[in-house]
Amino acid sequence: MSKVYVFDHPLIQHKLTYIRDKNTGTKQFRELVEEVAMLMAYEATRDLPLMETTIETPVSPAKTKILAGKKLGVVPILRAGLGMVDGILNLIPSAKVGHIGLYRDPETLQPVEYYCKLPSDVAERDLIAVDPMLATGGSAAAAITFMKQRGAKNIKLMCLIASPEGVELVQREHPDVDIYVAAVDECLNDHGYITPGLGDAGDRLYGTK
Ligand SMILES: O=P(O)(O)OC[C@H]1O[C@H](OP(=O)(O)OP(=O)(O)O)[C@H](O)[C@@H]1O
Ligand SMILES: O=c1cc[nH]c(=O)[nH]1
Ligand SMILES: [Mg+2]
Repeated sequence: MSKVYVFDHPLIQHKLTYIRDKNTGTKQFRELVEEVAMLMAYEATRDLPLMETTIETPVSPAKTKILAGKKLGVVPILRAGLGMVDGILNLIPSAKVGHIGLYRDPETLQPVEYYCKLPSDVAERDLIAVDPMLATGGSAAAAITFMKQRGAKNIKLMCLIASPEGVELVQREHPDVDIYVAAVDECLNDHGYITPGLGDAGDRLYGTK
């Protein structure tokens, strides 16, 4: 069974409050999503391997550590996942970026695929799939399946807000994928929206409603 990490860092929780607030406008919403994604990436990369190196400080030689060079990738689920990418790349500029286009059919709530482009060496990379919202879990589960079908082996899922149902579905379909979130909310409403949630993440990021 995969693990679920809920990041309770005060900066993440503080910023998430303003992300949720309906009075937060598009510009600030976008900035905050990017900032929280960066803070979450900091926490989610704790297990990156290090290796020893020796450098010269101005004073003396120093045995110290650098990243062991694991290849990384970030895979946003379009559209809303795009809002998290730049924050993560601020911390990990060498990561490659793949894209998976999915939208949730508003009637059936089923994910519909329209695009998939991943790095050619996807099998060698540790990948973080990103989407602000894990609601029914259908979109994230389908995106992870696409990634695996194209050779991905090591995948984490990072979302701002999850529902209990979404966590359960991803854990059931992908027990090898750990889930990183800033909050697990109470439930889904009749339209499949996370409650209390933050509304429609894509519309709030891009001002389309
Ligand atoms: O867990 P689920 O029930 O599948 O719902 C979550 C999905 O819904 C939203 O995307 P949406 O379909 O609104 O597409 P958009 O990002 O283009 O707005 C969200 O960004 C997730 O991808
Ligand atoms: O609460 C939700 C559910 C799906 N998609 C969103 O953007 N928000
Ligand atoms: Mg949307």
